[in-house]
Amino acid sequence: MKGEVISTTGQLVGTVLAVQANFYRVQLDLEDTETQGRGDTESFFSASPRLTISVSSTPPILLCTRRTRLKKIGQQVMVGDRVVVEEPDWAGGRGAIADVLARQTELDRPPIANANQILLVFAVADPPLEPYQLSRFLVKAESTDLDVLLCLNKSDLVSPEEQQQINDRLLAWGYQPLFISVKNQLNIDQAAKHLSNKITVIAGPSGVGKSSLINALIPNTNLRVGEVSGKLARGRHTTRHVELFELPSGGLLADTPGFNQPDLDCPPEELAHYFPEVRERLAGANCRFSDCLHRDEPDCAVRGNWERYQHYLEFLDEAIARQTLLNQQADPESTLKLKTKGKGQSQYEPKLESKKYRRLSRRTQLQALQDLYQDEE
Ligand SMILES: Nc1nc2c(ncn2[C@@H]2O[C@H](COP(=O)(O)OP(=O)(O)OP(=O)(O)O)[C@@H](O)[C@H]2O)c(=O)[nH]1
Ligand SMILES: [Zn+2]
Repeated sequence: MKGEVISTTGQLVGTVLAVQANFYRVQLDLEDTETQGRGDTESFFSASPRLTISVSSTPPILLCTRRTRLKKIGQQVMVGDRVVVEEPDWAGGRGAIADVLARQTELDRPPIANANQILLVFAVADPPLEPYQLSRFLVKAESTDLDVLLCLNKSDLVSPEEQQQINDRLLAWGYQPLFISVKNQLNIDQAAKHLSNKITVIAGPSGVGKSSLINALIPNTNLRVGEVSGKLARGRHTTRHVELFELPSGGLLADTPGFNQPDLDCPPEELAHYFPEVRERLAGANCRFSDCLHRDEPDCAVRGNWERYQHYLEFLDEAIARQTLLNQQADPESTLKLKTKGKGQSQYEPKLESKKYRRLSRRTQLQALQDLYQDEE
C-alpha cells in the first residue's frame, strides 16, 4: 500500500481503514500526498488514537465523509476500498470521498474490499488441533476465492516429531503450514513476510493466539490484549466492527470477529473445489457425470480413500440441507408438500430435499439441519 502510485492525475488516493458511523478513516498513499504539499501537523492523527504515528514516515490519515453524489447512486464504501479523496483539510484531518475505485475482491462477512488472502491461525495444542474444525475453516476460507495461508501457533508445545507428523498430514491435505510460536518468537518474521504489501484477513478459533500474533506483528499496538480486553472486545455481543491495521513491513491486517464459527454456505456443487485434494484429482481425470457430487455415482474420479473424503461428505450433507432450505424460502410451493392430517385437515410441510440432491436419508438431513441451526445460535 505504502508508496504506491495509483493516479497520475494528481488525485489523492487512499485506502479505507475503518468505517465509523458515517465517517471513513482513509489512509492516503504517500507519494500522492507529498506532491500536495501538506504541512506536518500532529492534529490529523487525532482520528486514530490507537496508532502511534511518526509524521515523517507514515502516510496521513484523514477522517472522511462520503460525497452526496455517491450516496445518491448508492455507492457503498467498504473497509479496504481504494478511494479518491477531495478537499483535504490537513490541519483538521478531514476530507471527502469522491469516488470508489473498482474492487479486486469483495468479502461479505466480514465486509472487506480488496483483501488478497486469508491467514488461518490454529494452534498445534492447547486448544488441541481438531482436524474436522480445521477442515471446516479451510473450506470456508477457500470458498472466498482468496489465497489461504495456514499458520500453526504454539509449536513450543509439541515435539519436533509431532510437528513433523502434523506437517505431513497437512501436506496430504494440500497445505504447507507455517509453524510459529508467538511465545518463543519463532517464525514471526516468516509470517510477516507473507503479509507484506497485501491485505490479509486473519481468522481462526478462539484461544489459538491470534491476538498474540497480531501484537507480535504490530508492536506497540495494543489492539486486543489477549485474555482481558480481547475476549470482551470481540465477544459475541459486540457490534461487527472491521478495521485494518497497518503492518510495519507494509500491508494491512484485518481481524475478524464473526468468522469464528464458519457455516459452509456454498452451493453443494461447488464444495468439492474447495478441497485441494479434489482439485488435484480432477486435474488429472474426469468423473463420468459433469454434475457428479462424488458420492456413489459410477466412475467418479474424486471418491476414494483420501483422508478428508469423510469431511467432504459431511459438509456436502450440510450444504444440501442449506440449499434445500434456501430454495424453500425462495419458492415455498416447490418445496412444500400437502400432508393430510387427522380430522380431514391438511397442512403444508417442507419437503426435506429437492429432487436434485435426493439421496440422503431423512435422518441425515434432519441432523444436518439441526447442526445448522445450532451453529447459527
Ligand atoms: N504456549 C504458547 N501459548 C501461547 C502462544 N501464543 C499465545 N499463547 C497463549 O494462548 C492464549 C490465547 O491467546 P490469544 O492471543 O488471546 O488467542 P486468540 O486466538 O486471540 O483468542 P480469542 O481472542 O479468544 O479469539 C494466551 O494465554 C496466550 O498467552 C504460543 O506461541 N505458545
Ligand atoms: Zn465424482
